[in-house]
Amino acid sequence: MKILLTRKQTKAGNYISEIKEADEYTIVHEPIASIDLMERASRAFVSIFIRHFPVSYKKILVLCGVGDNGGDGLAIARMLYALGYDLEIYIINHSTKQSANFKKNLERLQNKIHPVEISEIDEIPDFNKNDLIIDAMLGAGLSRPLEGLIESTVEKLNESEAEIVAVDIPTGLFADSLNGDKDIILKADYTITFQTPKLAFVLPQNGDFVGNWEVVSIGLHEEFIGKLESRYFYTDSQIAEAFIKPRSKFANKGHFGHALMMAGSYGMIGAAVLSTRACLRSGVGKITVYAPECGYAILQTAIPEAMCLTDANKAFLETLPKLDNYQAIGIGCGIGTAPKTAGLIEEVLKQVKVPIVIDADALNIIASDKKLLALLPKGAVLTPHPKEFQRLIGKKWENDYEKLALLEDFAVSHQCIVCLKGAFTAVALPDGTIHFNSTGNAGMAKGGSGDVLTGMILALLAQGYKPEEAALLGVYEHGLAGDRAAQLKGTTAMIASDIIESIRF
Ligand SMILES: NC(=O)C1=CN([C@@H]2O[C@H](COP(=O)(O)OP(=O)(O)OC[C@H]3O[C@@H](n4cnc5c(N)ncnc54)[C@H](O)[C@@H]3O)[C@@H](O)[C@H]2O)[C@@H](O)CC1
Ligand SMILES: Nc1ncnc2c1ncn2[C@@H]1O[C@H](COP(=O)(O)OP(=O)(O)O)[C@@H](O)[C@H]1O
Ligand SMILES: [K+]
Repeated sequence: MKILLTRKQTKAGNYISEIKEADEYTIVHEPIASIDLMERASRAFVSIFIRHFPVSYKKILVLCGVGDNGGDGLAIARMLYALGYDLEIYIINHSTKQSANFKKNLERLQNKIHPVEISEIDEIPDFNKNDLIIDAMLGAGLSRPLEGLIESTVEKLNESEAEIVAVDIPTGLFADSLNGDKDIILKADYTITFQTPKLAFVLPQNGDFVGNWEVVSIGLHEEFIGKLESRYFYTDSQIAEAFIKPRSKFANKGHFGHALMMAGSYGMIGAAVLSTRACLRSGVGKITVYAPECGYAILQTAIPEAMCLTDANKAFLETLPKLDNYQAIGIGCGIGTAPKTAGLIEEVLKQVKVPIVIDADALNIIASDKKLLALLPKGAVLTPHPKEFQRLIGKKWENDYEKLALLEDFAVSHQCIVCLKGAFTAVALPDGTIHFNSTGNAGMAKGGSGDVLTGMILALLAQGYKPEEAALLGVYEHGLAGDRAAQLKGTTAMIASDIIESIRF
């Protein structure tokens, strides 16, 4: 799914809103009246809302601005009222200019519900724990930080214990550009957003404002959206599943590649076990794990399906094995950063002729000797967590938008694929596009989860998936396996081995 922007810089240097353009195109070409599109959007919001909040749940306060986000609020209130919800509407008069759709929806209330108008700060009601707030004050039209009446309302809401559901975007949050440090932004518990995820929603710095979020389609013109030149994408099930290649009935193990996993050191053989097992669970034909001598008995016992080759060194990897017989190579999980291991990494980078996935200490070794960066093979898949990525680029970012710019730069200049791990792992491709992952959960924030990802991507590379596909599909299936593991065990109890046992594709 494409991530449409509200503030996109054109080649001429001015800014346009892709969302507004898609709205306008849909209105003209579907065709549909603007007010009917708003009705459709509001109905879509309600269809999701009623699944989460039953009629008798809490008293609802619908807070409306006077633009189209407020118009949505009025339409949503009318629909929920008709379904029997107990609600009140408050109109926050932040401007004297009411939008046409807002006015029309005010008329449509037909005296059934009488909104309370708020024009002064001391008229803002008190909010308490038993209130469920629907935030329809400002949405995609936000053009400056909050001030005055709306700012005070949001401050009061943030101090309250009321539960908050935002319509489209939490009031005060810029959809895809940086807020100031001192900006007041509504802290929503839940956001139901229209048509496209907003870039702000996938950035960790905004987690407190957006809460859990869900996208609901409002039927904007698909063909128009298809033609937009996007830089940001969201990997949903439709995109990921389209990559999966079925296994043919007469297939044999030779069709699915032989992978080499170079992993482990004394005290970290577990990383080799996890990554190798995850590779086996992701469809590879054969795997050889190359580990220091101390790993031999452990690996042969823990993973009878894998072949094991050992380095003469007992504690860490030192000597380059023959790389000829493999269709893909994985390197880095638990290898440590001993100088001799660093020498081995340099040799691998010089000699590798097949797709490669590089993780953990292999990335730390590259980061500590920047001349190795020039040896990165084109199309290599790198899987750093944020600290590892900071080491690679040799600097920290001020905010998540700067982080995205650095990520894009790195992938383009080295022509490689970087999976920057975290919630909504960002996969940057050599063409400069960034693809945010839709699966996964905080139960995966535990040692070993990253090793599982490396094994999964290695398996896909060995099977002949293009590096871009292996990265996008591997990250997606890894998160999905994590979500299944969380259902079985809970996010607190689940561990990396549970993720492996939940891989299913
Ligand atoms: N046909 C459409 O265009 C559709 C629009 N929809 C809704 O329309 C919303 C966007 O509506 P609008 O463009 O009217 O914008 P908003 O309703 O977000 O904002 C209204 C106006 O407030 C003013 N404003 C901006 N920043 C402010 C601030 N900090 N303090 C006070 N006032 C401020 C601006 O003049 C802005 O146009 C979306 O978020 C969505 O909820 C949906 O109904 C889908 C269809
Ligand atoms: N809050 C989260 N939500 C979703 N996925 C997460 C979250 N935290 C971590 N993960 C995932 O778990 C994995 C952790 O990897 P990493 O930090 O390398 O761990 P390790 O090195 O211990 O294996 C990554 O794939 C990351 O995307
Ligand atoms: K809102």
